[in-house]
Amino acid sequence: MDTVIELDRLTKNYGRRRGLSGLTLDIHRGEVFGFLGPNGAGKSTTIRLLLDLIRPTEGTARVLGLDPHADAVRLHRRVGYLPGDFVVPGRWTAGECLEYLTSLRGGVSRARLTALAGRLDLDLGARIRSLSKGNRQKVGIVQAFAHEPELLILDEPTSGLDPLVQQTFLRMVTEARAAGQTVFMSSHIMSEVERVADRVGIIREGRLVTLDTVAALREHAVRRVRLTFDRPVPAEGFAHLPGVVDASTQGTTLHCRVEGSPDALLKAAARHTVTDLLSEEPDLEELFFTYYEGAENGHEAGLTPGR
Ligand SMILES: Nc1ncnc2c1ncn2[C@@H]1O[C@H](COP(=O)(O)OP(=O)(O)OP(=O)(O)O)[C@@H](O)[C@H]1O
Repeated sequence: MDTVIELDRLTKNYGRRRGLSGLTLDIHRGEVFGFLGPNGAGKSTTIRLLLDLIRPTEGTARVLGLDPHADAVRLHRRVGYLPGDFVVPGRWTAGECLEYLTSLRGGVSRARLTALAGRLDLDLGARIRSLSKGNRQKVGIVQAFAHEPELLILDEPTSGLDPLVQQTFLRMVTEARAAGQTVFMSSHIMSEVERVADRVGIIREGRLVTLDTVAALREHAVRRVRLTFDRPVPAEGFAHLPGVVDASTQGTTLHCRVEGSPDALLKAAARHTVTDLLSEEPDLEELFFTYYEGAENGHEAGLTPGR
């Protein structure tokens, strides 16, 4: 498998403050990788290290087979980067700004810029200083995507975007993957990442706490299930089944949560007459919060090996 980003025990300390601790991670060509974590977890630190905007205290990073420090110019030409704090001069129009930024990477056609701006509903004639935060973010997105880079590194790309534009952005990410581009995007919102990402890494306090495919995370996530029977059933018959948590009954209805396979629950339910069944989508957000809570309770969540 072709590795586009290769991190080996990458570490960054800011004086005595820890930014990132021993991150080892491979990102494969053509995947969308969602890098999730709460505020201050180390997402931006990682991204800045990838592009040599800051230097590691220890460990190494290789991006597109290049050393981010020694090959910075070559690397930046091949990457589309959206910084978390995208800032451009306020007196420029969005169009002038985009022409300048894309010219640094060899330039793109005006038609390409117009098409991307149109998709995101961005007025290229508007001065940057007159734009809202969300509209400025669109400028950042256009400049990252414009030259169809083989690798997109996007730091909190949906920050400030309204829900409709968020949808458009997520479609752009899916299209980029279909075109063979690799996307590394950070976020603190699981629901948006799970819709586009192949794999997700969750980082907390500078450490990677889980790394897995979205499909596998979904398999292990908790889903709420409601089963209705033709007559009341005892909750005890379900409470101790593998994967079943918080089983309770209300009249003829059983409510519970299921972690992983619902097989044991279904087999137990089949001993009765089932009149209705509701199984909600597994809630990855809930899974994400267990890692957040892990931080608050001061214990480590288990690291699932990547695949
Ligand atoms: N220049 C700096 N000097 C000192 N400490 C820093 C610096 N940059 C980041 N840090 C610290 O490093 C840790 C990781 O910060 P980082 O910005 O990488 O987190 P993040 O996951 O991107 O958070 P957010 O979602 O808030 O942007 C934080 O504790 C932060 O305070």
